[in-house]
Amino acid sequence: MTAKPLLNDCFLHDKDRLKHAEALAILKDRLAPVALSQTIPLGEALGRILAQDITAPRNIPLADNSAVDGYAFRFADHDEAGGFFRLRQRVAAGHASNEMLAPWGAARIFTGAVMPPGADTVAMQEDCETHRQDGEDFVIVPQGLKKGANCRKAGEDVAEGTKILTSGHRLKPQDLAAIASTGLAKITVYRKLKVALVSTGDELRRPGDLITIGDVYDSNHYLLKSLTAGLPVEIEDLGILKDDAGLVERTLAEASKTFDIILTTGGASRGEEDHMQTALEKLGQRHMWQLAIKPGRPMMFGQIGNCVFLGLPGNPVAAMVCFLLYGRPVLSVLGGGGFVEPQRFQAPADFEVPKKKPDRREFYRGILGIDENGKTIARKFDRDGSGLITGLREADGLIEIPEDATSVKRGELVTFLPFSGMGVV
Ligand SMILES: Nc1nc2c(c(=O)[nH]1)N[C@H]1C(S)=C(S)[C@@H](COP(=O)(O)OP(=O)(O)OC[C@H]3O[C@@H](n4cnc5c(N)ncnc54)[C@H](O)[C@@H]3O)O[C@H]1N2
Ligand code: MOO
Repeated sequence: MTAKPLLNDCFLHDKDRLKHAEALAILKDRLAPVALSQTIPLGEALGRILAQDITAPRNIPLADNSAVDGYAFRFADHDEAGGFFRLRQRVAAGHASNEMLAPWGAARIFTGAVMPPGADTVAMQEDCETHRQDGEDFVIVPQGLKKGANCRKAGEDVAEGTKILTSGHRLKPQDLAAIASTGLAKITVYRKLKVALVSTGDELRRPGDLITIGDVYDSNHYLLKSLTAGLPVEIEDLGILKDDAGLVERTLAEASKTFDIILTTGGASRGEEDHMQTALEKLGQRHMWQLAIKPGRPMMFGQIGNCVFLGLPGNPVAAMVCFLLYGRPVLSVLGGGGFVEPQRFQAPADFEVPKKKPDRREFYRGILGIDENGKTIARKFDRDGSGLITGLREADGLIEIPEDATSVKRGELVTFLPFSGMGVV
């Protein structure tokens, strides 16, 4: 009798698993936007992905205007007038003056008001003295101002014809401000992706339900729903799937007809109760599974018809790490936004890892600190278990240790991926 091949993946060497960079390359290669575009009011566009370029149709600001409350004058007059100007006009914001400034004349002006013709410089009111003589008002402007001081030039924010945003850009609050400043009330964006969210496992219960020994509350649903909250997606909760091959297959087949993407957690590994990969192989194509990373080894990506399938591991730490590294860019590409990479910076390690397995990339939960010299340092959450939500909660981001490293020494520079740079707020 020949021995059955071992299913336990611990016997597969990391050398034989797909590397992180290879996994990213597969995702980049196989994915394209699926979302069509729609026109919506600007006020509803936060977080949406632009499906048009935005070009300024006119100068912003439209005209030269004052940056302060004060007095506008012609710079060339200052020395001749000895800083002594006749007050000739009053210009408030929203009430432009067409009247040419008389020689040695000044205009009372307020912040944002258009410079009267002929004026090129503004003195702040706090620096000036006013004076009334023979029924006429004068202002005394001190020396030392440069020509053009306190005057904001037309187009200095954006010149007419400048492209300020490009199709594929995800809109931040300040982008909406910039689009509003061009006068556009409606814009074209990609429609939201339809995402099915599925938790799997006989042991799972929803918060509020009673539990008994062996049960686990479904944290991943809340984790993923929140991680996708700011993204342009419509999440539908398909609930908890029992570990039943037929049920898993039927649910995925049905969901693939209406959703752009099915996002699952759990059942991704090789146990007999892990049905995701068999269902995926039966219904569609698996493009990757089993990565040389920790946590997140059983991460799975494929498609069922035109529906993308992303199978995240069940352990909450692995689910979050895999979502941030792979799920977020996948959603971005499908939604028209291009492949988003995490922000990275280097910081000295305030920890030691005497021995790390080679051939796999590891992602520790990282906590930022400040050393005695005021420099940023990276600390590692001291326990590695993939079920420890505490580590995710305490962390500011992930520390990325490359495949070829076999240890981490204190003081060595390590790569830090802040959660804030991966959309976690
Ligand atoms: N023989 C092997 N065993 C395991 C392997 C392996 O390669 N060979 N991989 C391990 C790794 S690494 C991970 S990660 C886990 C992931 O496996 P699954 O995706 O199949 O996840 P489950 O077995 O369903 O669950 C794992 C763990 O996570 C808990 N869980 C699941 N879903 C949730 C949820 N929604 N909320 C909270 N917690 C959840 C579940 O109860 C289990 O404790 O497999 C290792 N085993
Ligand atoms: O790598 Mo699994 O993803 O650690 O627990």
